[in-house]
Amino acid sequence: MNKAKVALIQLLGSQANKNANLERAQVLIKQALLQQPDTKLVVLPECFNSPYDVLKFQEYSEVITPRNESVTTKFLSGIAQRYRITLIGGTIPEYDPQDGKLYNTCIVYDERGQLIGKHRKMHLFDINIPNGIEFQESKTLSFGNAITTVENSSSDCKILNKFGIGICYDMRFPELAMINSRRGAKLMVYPSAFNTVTGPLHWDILAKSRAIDNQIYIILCSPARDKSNPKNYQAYGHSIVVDPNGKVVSEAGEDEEIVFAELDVDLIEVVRQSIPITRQRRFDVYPDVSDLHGQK
Ligand SMILES: O=C(O)CCC(=O)C(=O)O
Repeated sequence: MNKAKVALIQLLGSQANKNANLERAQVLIKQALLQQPDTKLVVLPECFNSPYDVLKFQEYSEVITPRNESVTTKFLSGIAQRYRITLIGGTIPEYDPQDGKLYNTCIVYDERGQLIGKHRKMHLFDINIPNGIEFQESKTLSFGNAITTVENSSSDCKILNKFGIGICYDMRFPELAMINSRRGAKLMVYPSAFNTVTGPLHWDILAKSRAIDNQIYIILCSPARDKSNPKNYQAYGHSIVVDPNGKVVSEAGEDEEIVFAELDVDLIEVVRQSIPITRQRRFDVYPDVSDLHGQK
């Protein structure tokens, strides 16, 4: 199939009770599939099962194994299998017993409930904007060291057969989307949780930039704004789907909401034929960074 329906679950997760976060995610995923039964891809936001708080990541962390033994991995695998969807499971705090470190990790399941991708946030959100926001993820988290391109043979939607994953701050580093698209991915998905300072400044511009740079689809999925708990981390919301022309296909507001969109793999070719930047690069003058370090 050349078209794929997607649903972005902008849920008010990130609360203290992990089971309640999972239950809420399940309710909204069910609702999405009732509303649009032919949905093929469902995306959850960053830190959907835990508070977005560097001091809480250890407590909520889980060990991720291919057999999906932990609470959240079992939950995600079960949902993907039951509803026969590709599921991008937002992010969860991951504990790796091999190195004793914590990571902010996105796990991806295919329609059979098999774990087909795992991306550890590569660029940690360490910023300090005077009178704006200060956040230091690296206080407790470690950096992921791999670019993640997910191969997904179980989907009959071409655009879902290969896609790239980044997490939130990762979207500010154009190399990730570029390397993924040179590997043949036609879609980048970023589970995210921007804030109310940098969200209005950069969120949609970054999504459009990554889409236009590479002529691919971009999906950013955020938690909802937690208006009743002003002391909690306030996510920007505005989960968004941008097409290869840089046009917004669909966008949420700030509250809990499901964003639906249809991705059309043929549009990528149309855009690439019309504005042929993919054939006009000057690798005789500057190097193709996607070709360095065996990244292709
Ligand atoms: O890049 C930004 O402005 C926000 C990033 C962020 O919130 C994150 O990486 O979790």
